[in-house]
Amino acid sequence: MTPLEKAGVLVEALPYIKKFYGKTVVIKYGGHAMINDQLKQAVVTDLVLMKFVGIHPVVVHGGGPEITGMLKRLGIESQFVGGLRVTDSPTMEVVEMVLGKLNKEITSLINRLGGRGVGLSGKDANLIIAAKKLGGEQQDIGFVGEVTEINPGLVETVLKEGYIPIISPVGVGRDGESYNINADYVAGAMAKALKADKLIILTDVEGILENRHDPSSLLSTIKVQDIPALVDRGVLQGGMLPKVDCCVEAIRGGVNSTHILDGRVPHSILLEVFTDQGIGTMVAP
Ligand SMILES: Nc1ncnc2c1ncn2[C@@H]1O[C@H](COP(=O)(O)OP(=O)(O)O)[C@@H](O)[C@H]1O
Ligand SMILES: CC(=O)N[C@@H](CCC(=O)OP(=O)(O)O)C(=O)O
Repeated sequence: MTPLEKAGVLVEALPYIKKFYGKTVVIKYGGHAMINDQLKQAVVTDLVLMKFVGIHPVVVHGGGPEITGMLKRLGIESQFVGGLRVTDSPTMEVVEMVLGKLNKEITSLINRLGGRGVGLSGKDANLIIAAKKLGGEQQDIGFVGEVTEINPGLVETVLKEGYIPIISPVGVGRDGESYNINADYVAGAMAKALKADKLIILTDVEGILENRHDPSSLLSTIKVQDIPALVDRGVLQGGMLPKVDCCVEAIRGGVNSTHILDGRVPHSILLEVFTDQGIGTMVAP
């Protein structure tokens, strides 16, 4: 690329920088999108770049595959009910340990790349208040939580001071217990509470596919009112359901745009925020 072409790329980004300057963007970084160090570096570079051009990224991370891996090493088989991990007391201990480690890994990587990352859990300053969630048929699935309240003050302060907050999906109950919450739900609730402009969910598929086995069947936009039919037709299943739910919650809470993107594509966040390329699926009001 010639120097002039390079300048052209920067100029092309200007309308987007102006549009999002000073705005908050919540990014859900899922376990399946954290597949290798090179990709992690690309994601984190995007976050640092956003911050330096005046946009406020907030990261909510998952870690499902890593939790499953550690439980396996400890001889504990994972069980899921409706996509949620059945979480007894020893499992909760492992969940907090693994998420804590991942949280600090992402934080350190941001700091190494010149950003100022601050790792938080939902327990810090009562950021995420949770209540016990029951399984689909009202069964007891242990310390699985649902978000009942977000106290965003700490995150807002940290953002204003120029830091990038990285949040792990562990909530605290009114009973003082720790609760394991699906990270998608935390991202949706956080986007709403922070009045974010955009919610981006990074995952390990191209976006929402009409046929899960055919990457060319990507739906580039789906409307909230079309979702029940997509669920009835069996298009939306498993891990995609909480993502779509969380986009809907965010939209109803005033978030302007929500996107499900392929975290395996390097710099997918930059492509979404700073270009006109319609990558992934936009869930639209
Ligand atoms: N219509 C669909 N299009 C794409 N993926 C789908 C669809 N329905 C269900 N899925 C599943 O959802 C998965 C993403 O959810 P999940 O595994 O929980 O990801 P993450 O760890 O990133 O949160 C995909 O890998 C795919 O198996
Ligand atoms: C209750 C529940 O299932 N919690 C999730 C929390 C981590 C998560 O959501 O990670 P991903 O985004 O990578 O799937 C779990 O234990 O796996």
